[in-house]
Amino acid sequence: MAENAIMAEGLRKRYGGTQAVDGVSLTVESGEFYGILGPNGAGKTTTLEIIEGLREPDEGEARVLGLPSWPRDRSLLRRMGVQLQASAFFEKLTAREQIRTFAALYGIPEERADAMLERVGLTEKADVRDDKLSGGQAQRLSIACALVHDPELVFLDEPTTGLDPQARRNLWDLLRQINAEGRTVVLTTHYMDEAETLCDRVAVMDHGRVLRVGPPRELIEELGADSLEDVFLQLTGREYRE
Ligand SMILES: Nc1ncnc2c1ncn2[C@@H]1O[C@H](COP(=O)(O)OP(=O)(O)OP(=O)(O)O)[C@@H](O)[C@H]1O
Repeated sequence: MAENAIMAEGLRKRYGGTQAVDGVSLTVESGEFYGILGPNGAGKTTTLEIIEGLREPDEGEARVLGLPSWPRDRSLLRRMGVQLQASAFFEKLTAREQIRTFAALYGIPEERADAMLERVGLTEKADVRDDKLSGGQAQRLSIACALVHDPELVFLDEPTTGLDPQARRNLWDLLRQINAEGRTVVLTTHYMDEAETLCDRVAVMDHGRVLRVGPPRELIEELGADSLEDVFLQLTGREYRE
């Protein structure tokens, strides 16, 4: 049986009067492409942040690559990549400077940073400042920054939100390649077609809870639904929002 990349048990997190995460348990196998789906405010980001070791849960425990997420274990930082939103770039740097800065944080040589820029098809844009990149280019740069230290496990929070269909498809190809290289990929998304084509398994969340987990095709069959979008609607009682 495959070893687990992630194991979360009974996670809870409350912000004031909001129970953002309300007893989440899930496992992600090594090498799996795993999706967390849910409407706005379902608790996806908070769940990811707890697993990534960025937030302490009120209750429960998460283990990543066999180690506890909290308190933060520095040895884990090298082994996982977290895609930051484009707004989290260092200010006023070109694409090349941006990725070289991330690489330097991990002691990775500049040549490898440049090679990663090439890998995501941004060599021609290397001298362009990040705020002058298109949405798709900025997303590719943020993924490249998350991959520059060659992590085993990659977290992507809504990587294709706001992109046009062509840019989304290009990014899907990149994400497939990353996974095909043996990396475990965990992503959150609002797009059901994205989850259906990319993910081995998805967890559907709402109100801080996991409602159902399974391969998209099995969930569709189990619920007698037409599509994952229909599964989502049946489970959450609402349309997904983009
Ligand atoms: N730092 C915070 N302080 C207070 N409330 C928060 C904080 N972060 C999240 N929340 C609240 O917790 C709930 C879950 O938020 P979370 O961002 O985890 O959901 P999400 O599923 O990722 O939503 P979205 O798809 O909109 O990003 C929401 O009601 C949100 O308003």
